[in-house]
Amino acid sequence: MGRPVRREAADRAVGWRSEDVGDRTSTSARTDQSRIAGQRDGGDVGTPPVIDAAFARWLADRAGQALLAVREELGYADPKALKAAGDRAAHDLLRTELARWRPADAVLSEEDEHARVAWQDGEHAVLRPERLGASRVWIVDPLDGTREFSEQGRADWAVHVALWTADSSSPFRLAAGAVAMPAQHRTVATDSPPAYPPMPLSAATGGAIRIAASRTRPPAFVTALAEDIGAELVPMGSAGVKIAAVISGDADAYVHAGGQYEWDSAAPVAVASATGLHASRIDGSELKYNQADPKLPDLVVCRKDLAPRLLAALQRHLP
Ligand SMILES: Nc1ncnc2c1ncn2[C@@H]1O[C@H](COP(=O)(O)O)[C@@H](OP(=O)(O)O)[C@H]1O
Ligand SMILES: [Mg+2]
Repeated sequence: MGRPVRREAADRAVGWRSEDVGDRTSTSARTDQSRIAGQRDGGDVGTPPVIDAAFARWLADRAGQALLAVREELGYADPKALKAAGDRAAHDLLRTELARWRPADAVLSEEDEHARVAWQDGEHAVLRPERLGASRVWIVDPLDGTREFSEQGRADWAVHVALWTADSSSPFRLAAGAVAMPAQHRTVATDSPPAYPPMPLSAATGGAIRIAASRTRPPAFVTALAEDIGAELVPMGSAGVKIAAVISGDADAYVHAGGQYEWDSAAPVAVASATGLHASRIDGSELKYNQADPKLPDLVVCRKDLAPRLLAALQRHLP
C-alpha cells in the first residue's frame, strides 16, 4: 500500500484494538453456553418474526451465534479446520431455517453454486438455477471474512442475509437485508435502518477521504485511486464489515474491484441503501442481483455527497 493507513479508524470499525489481549468472542460466547449450544445444533429457540426484514436479522444473528460457538469449541490452532467448520455450521443453519420458515423461497449461496456445476453428457456443465424463475430469493453469505474469522482476536467477519424479490420497489430489488457482526455484538438490518452517518470533520476541513479496503488483498486499482485523490486506505476484512463501517461513519467509502459475488454485497448493500447511502458498480451503473452469473466483481458504497467526486476519480482508474 502506497499510503499510510488509518489504524485507529480500522480498529474502531472492526471493534478490535491491537493492544487488546484475549478474544472478545470467547467472553461473549461464554456468557450463555446453553443458548449457544442450542443454536449451534439448530435447537429450537422459538418462532422467528413473520416480517421478512426482522426475520433476516433473526437468521443472521442465529448464524452469528453458531459461529461464535464454533470458535469457542475449536480454538485457533488449525485455521483451515476452523474456517471449514464455521462455513459449514453457518451454511447448514441458514439452509435449515430457510427451508423450515420460508419453504417456498429460493436460496442463493456459495455452496449451492458449487452444486450447480455438474457432469452432463460427459461435459462439465453449469445447470440453470431454479432461482432465476423465482419471485423470492434469499442471497446469503454464511461467513464473510472467513480468513479473519480464523484469526484470534479479530472481529471483522460477518453473516449476510438478504432477500431479493421480483416485485420489490427497494433499490436493487433488495427487499430486506441483515449483516450480523457477532464478535462486535452488532447487527445492522433493514428492519431498523441505521441513521445516515454524520458528516466527518475531515470533510469540512478538506481532510483525507477514508476508503475501507481489503486488509489482505487490496486491489492495485484501489491503491492507485487512493493515491490519486489523496485518500487513506482503512484496511479491514469482510465486505459486510467494510460497508458497515461506511454506515457508521468510521469510513467514508468502500471501493472494491477485481472479483466478488452477489452474496458478498447483497445484504450490506440493502442496509446501506435503506440508510440513504450511495451504492453502485464502480462505473456508476446499477448493481444487479439474482443474475444467472452471480459474479459481481466491483462496487462502491459511500456517502451521497461523495459519490460524484469518487465516481469521477474512478472513471480515471477503471481496470
Ligand atoms: N478478487 C476476489 N475474487 C473473489 N472474491 C473476492 C475477491 N476479493 C474479495 N473477495 C471476497 O470478498 C469478501 C471480502 O474480502 P476481503 O475481506 O478481502 O475484503 C470475501 O468473502 P468470503 O470471506 O465470504 O470468502 C472474499 O472472498
Ligand atoms: Mg463473502
